Amino acid sequence: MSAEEPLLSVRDLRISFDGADAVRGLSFDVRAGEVLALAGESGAGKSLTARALLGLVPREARVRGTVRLRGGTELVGAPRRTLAALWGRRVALVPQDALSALSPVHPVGDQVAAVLRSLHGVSRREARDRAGTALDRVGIPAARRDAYPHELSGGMRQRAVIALATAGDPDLVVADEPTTALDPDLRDQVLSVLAERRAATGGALVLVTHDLEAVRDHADRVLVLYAGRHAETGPAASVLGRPRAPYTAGLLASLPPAVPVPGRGRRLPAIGGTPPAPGEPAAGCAFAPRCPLAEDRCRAEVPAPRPVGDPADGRDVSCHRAAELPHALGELFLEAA
Ligand SMILES: Nc1ncnc2c1ncn2[C@@H]1O[C@H](COP(=O)(O)OP(=O)(O)OP(=O)(O)O)[C@@H](O)[C@H]1O
Repeated sequence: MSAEEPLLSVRDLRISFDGADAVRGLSFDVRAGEVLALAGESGAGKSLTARALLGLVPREARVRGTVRLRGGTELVGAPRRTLAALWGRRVALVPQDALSALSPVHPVGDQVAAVLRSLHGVSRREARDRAGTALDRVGIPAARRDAYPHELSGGMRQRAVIALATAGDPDLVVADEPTTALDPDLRDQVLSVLAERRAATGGALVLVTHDLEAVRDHADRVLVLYAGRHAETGPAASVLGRPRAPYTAGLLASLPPAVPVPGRGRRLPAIGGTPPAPGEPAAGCAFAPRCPLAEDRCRAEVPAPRPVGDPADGRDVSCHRAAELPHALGELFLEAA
């Protein structure tokens, strides 16, 4: 096992329902110690991809390709027993809806203690002490340990779920839109708690989000998905600072400006059209019908991810025209809006 071996490698991942591909051949690595964001519009395949990293795809899904954990464990097609031994220990989920992850009839402290007992086989007393520490670390004070989930605020509940997910020090935490139900102040706090726990355990965090502000503030790298395919990957700051895929540029142009731009009034530029439905046959680039820069080749050939810019930056873009795109890509969408 080399020191550079990724924590998790995904190769040609395809997830389909009734023969319709929702995830259409994704390959990427998750590196130890990083926060990787999966971003893109609703329906892009973010949640399915993220859950495949835990072996948690819907029963009716057909999954092909490989999802391999460092050390060689393959998650695609793994028996439930194998997966159950990994959950909580090597991989863990923080779902969108904290209430669905917590039992309504047990105090949160007891729930964390139960997880610790099952993962580490420690005594009741030790589990209780360690649960206290785990809750403390996510900002739940001792006085609230005996609270039931319904007695906690939304932000506190999501913190309790983070304590549960990270109690076994997993290598990888997948957080699937963990802050959608929270107001903006709490969103930032919860994402900071996740990032702190990641830093403390040295593991990786995969953050599913449609919120590009959250990507900018909390992710090291971002993988932008479109219609179940790779659109762009790279360091979050450079992808969001200078997108190289027209789709990423369009997504960014759809954000309201932080500071009002004179002459643009209240216009909220958006990418025209809608993404293709799963299984909709897409000859060529799936974004071509919505892309102001599309040419014949884009409608005929699926673009493969290719490196752009300084190789040290690790930017990959799936666009036939990546090398010749104008600098201010976002302006194309502002003009079209
Ligand atoms: N159990 C299922 N049966 C059929 N289709 C499904 C199922 N789960 C997901 N899909 C389809 O797969 C596509 C990708 O879904 P996914 O939930 O991964 O999208 P997403 O990018 O996370 O979007 P959102 O932000 O809305 O959650 C969607 O078009 C969805 O309808």
